[in-house]
Amino acid sequence: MSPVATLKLPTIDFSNLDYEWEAVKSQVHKALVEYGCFEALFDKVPLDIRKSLFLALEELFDLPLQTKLRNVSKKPYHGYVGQYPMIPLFESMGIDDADDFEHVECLTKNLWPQGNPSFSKTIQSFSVQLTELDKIIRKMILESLGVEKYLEEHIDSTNYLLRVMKYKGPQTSETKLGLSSHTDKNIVTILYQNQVEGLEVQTKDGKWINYKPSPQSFIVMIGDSLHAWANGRLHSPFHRVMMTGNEARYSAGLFSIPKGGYVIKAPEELVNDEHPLLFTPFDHVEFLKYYYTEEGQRDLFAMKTFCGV
Ligand SMILES: O=C(O)CCC(=O)C(=O)O
Ligand SMILES: [Fe+2]
Repeated sequence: MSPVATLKLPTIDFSNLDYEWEAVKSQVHKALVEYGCFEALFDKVPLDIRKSLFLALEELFDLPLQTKLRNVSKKPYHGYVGQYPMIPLFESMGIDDADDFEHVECLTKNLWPQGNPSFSKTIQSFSVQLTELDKIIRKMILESLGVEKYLEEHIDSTNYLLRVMKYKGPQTSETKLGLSSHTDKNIVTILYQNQVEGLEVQTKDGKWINYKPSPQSFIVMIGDSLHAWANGRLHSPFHRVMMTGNEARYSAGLFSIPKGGYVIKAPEELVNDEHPLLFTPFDHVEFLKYYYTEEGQRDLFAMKTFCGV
């Protein structure tokens, strides 16, 4: 019997863009059409910031629950999330506009009234560096779809949320659910994590790919909003977190999220007889109102239900 190759996400190296822009762009496009996801080698986030990030996350999640609960947000899933019976290992903190120091400071002061400058600095620097990768990827996507004339509008129509996460080790020999299978609802997600495995990404034909983390790598993933904007040309993959062992998994995700009031509409260049319009134009905030209803939360294809043609 021929050996079955282990499934692996495509790996794309972003360290030489001055010389390799076109080649990297075509790898990005191919990976996003096929998997909606890839592993990015990106060396612009200095190693010391990557290391400080995990120390900052430990310090954050070690705070008493009462303190963490002070991070409330009007937007669902942007504040403290945790203590859910279905996913007891999981907790997360949202930091809106994490690339802006003042915004991060606001949260820091709320959690540590005596101040914690190194926390703010680490979170903000990490986020700023990752917004660069987000912009590079979105530029490559629009160029490869032949719609780069929309780039400025596309970038200006989003904000950045950094969501940081902790998954406790289940402390048993069994594998336990860390985070249920879902597609992201935003534009692009970039994930970074410590050495503890757990992230799984589903292929179009339903197989789960296990991500083996490395300190150099980020995971880039397409969300449903970009899938809709690109009129289905890019895939937005289901993914989940499965936990084993004793060690905690820490991760951070930078999410580019459409601003409220901005209508997401596939450019006319991407709609034709071969590619009929898949989603009617929609406001992301209105979509989230549906997604966060009880019905929406159970709906694996919430975007299709909400505005599918
Ligand atoms: O922790 C991770 O790596 C995945 C988190 C995730 O999928 C999400 O927050 O949407
Ligand atoms: Fe996700």
